Amino acid sequence: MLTIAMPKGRIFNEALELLRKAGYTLPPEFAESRKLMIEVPEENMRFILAKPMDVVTYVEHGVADLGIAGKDVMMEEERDVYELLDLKISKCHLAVAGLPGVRMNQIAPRVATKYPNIASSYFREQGEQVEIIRLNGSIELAPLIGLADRIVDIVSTGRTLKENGLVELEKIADVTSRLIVNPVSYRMKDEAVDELVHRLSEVIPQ
Ligand SMILES: Nc1ncnc2c1ncn2[C@@H]1O[C@H](COP(=O)(O)OP(=O)(O)OP(=O)(O)O)[C@@H](O)[C@H]1O
Ligand SMILES: O=P(O)(O)OC[C@H]1O[C@H](OP(=O)(O)OP(=O)(O)O)[C@H](O)[C@@H]1O
Repeated sequence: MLTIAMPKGRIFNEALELLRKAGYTLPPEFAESRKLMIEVPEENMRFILAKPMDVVTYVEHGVADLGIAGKDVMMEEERDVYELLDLKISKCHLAVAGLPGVRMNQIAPRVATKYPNIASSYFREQGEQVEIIRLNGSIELAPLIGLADRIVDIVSTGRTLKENGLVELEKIADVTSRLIVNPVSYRMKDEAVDELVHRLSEVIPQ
């Protein structure tokens, strides 16, 4: 039996579609259910549904053998898991954004983000010392309300930036979802994991 941790937000439907394309029979009510643990005995699989950052925690602790997580989540925290496949779904990118024509405060520059580690290493590499302000969402508010000079956040369609009068200033990294595995599960359940990897790699979008 393979236990797979899935993020229950945006990635979920695309991941589900990919698994179905790979030939796994997942019940139709899968997407609508409020259940957080779903057994699929016909496929010898069990799914747990969690927040994106928590998916990696479940896999790291071995309570899930595998997981699906955005590269952004993998970059934010170094974790003891292996990345097996780039699933090429949920494409977006991480970027620095701000109000157009507004320079960083020279004395006490502040950057708001949900990704404090990515943001601090990015600005460190740029040779800029900034204060990182950690937020949990609505990051685009921070420059509008004077909390920060810049934000580091996910950009997908660019609509949120545009509708809030912000502009993308620098791209940090491209982001897609990855299949990750617990190192012990990878050793102990190698056949089942290899089969999943093989079947998924046949249907990954180009
Ligand atoms: N527009 C977007 N905004 C945020 N994440 C996106 C976007 N497009 C793709 N992604 C990817 O989706 C992941 C978020 O996954 P998911 O949708 O499961 O969680 P969420 O519920 O939207 O996020 P959270 O719980 O952090 O609010 C990100 O880690 C990123 O890799
Ligand atoms: O470029 P776009 O297509 O507009 O997508 C990017 C926006 O989507 C995400 O926010 P989300 O909807 O997850 O809201 P939250 O950050 O407030 O949780 C992200 O943090 C951006 O705000």
